[in-house]
Amino acid sequence: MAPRKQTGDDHARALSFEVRRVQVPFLDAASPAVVVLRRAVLIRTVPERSEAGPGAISTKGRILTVQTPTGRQGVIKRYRDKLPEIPGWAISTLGEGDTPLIEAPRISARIGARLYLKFEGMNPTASFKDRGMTVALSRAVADGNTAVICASTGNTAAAASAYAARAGLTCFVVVPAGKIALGKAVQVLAHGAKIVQIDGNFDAALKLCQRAERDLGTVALVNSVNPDRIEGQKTAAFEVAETLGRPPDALALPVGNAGNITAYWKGFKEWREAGHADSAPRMLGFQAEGASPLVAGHDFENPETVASAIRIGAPASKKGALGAVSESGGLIESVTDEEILEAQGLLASSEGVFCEPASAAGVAGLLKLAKEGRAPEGVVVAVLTGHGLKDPDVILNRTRLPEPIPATFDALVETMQRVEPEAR
Ligand SMILES: Cc1ncc(COP(=O)(O)O)c(C=O)c1O
Ligand SMILES: N[C@@H](CCOP(=O)(O)O)C(=O)O
Repeated sequence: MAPRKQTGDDHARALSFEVRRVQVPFLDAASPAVVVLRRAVLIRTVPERSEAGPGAISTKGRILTVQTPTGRQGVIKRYRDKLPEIPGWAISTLGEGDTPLIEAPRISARIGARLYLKFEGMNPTASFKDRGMTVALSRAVADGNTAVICASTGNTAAAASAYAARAGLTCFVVVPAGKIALGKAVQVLAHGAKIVQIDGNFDAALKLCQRAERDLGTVALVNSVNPDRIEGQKTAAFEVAETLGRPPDALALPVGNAGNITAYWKGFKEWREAGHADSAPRMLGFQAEGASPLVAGHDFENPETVASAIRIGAPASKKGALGAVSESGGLIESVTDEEILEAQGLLASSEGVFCEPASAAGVAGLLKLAKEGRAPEGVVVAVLTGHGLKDPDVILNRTRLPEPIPATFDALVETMQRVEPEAR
């Protein structure tokens, strides 16, 4: 029998690419066009089934799948059987999830446990919010919404803006005036969301947005009080358990509005209930001292911390967080701003991982527990929730670039020797 002619799909398979159909709205259904993908793999475009009938190209122009060598297909497709049903045409993804779990040998030595860092700064908008936002925005599209709204200390706003742009929806973000980190504000502006600054804190902004959803009825709220956000964010727990081959003994993370600790615990419980594991980690949540309502047992009217992302005085998912801690035999404690910045510096300088201040609260908490002889044992994961580049001011406030030197070799050597006398 004559050998079958090789197709683009065969080439893709040979290179271990996932073969998926790509729909390109600007191409005619009959076009024999090819799409050039990253790493020079060619895949034919084929019409995808749409509501308009089999073989027709969707006129909605929404289906833009993400193509990568492996994984990174987005959490909705990756964990389809563990997430709420969303029709394919409504999925708005940027290839979120599948973030690295990085071993941290130097901090492990200080803590006395084997520490891994789940670096959520590697998501498309550089924070864990993308996992939940893909589900919330896709659902908003499926439900026929044309606008979304959120309150934010910055990261939710950045993620909502990006996923709304992707989905073609209008996005309103309500933020405390002058209080969100520079990188996050820039993201919102770049994605073209409507930014509303209020003379009030995050908690006031969230109340306003909840009322907007309730009273206006035309705009979907995409904060973590929306259960779709929690569903998406729980996928990080699945990834941790899959990568390690089992759930860790403990998981440390920062706590602000408390959606993420709620989501991780839901994920680990579902993983165990599905029979993939027979254990679940102790959940160790850490709040910034000046914004630690769950530790103090009462809301904070004026929360204050250098970690602007977790400057929250009345966490919406208080019940979920306290449930996670008590059911898992974990704890929720506070760390000072100094401890947070020290942990941020240590992560960047000794492990090479640059996260934003709030993201370092989990590691700050582990270091504090170790100093007090209470560190968890075994395999421990610290979730680094967002990338350090989001908040450049925190670093620039502590250090600055040196004065320029003459552009000569002598000046270079002299400068190097001043820094490191051994340098030649
Ligand atoms: C970078 C970062 N880390 C941690 C948190 C806390 O997450 P959660 O509000 O889900 O507790 C947030 C947002 O609140 C955040 O933006
Ligand atoms: N840190 C958050 C606060 C809002 O949290 P959410 O998860 O309830 O949307 C932010 O980035 O705005």
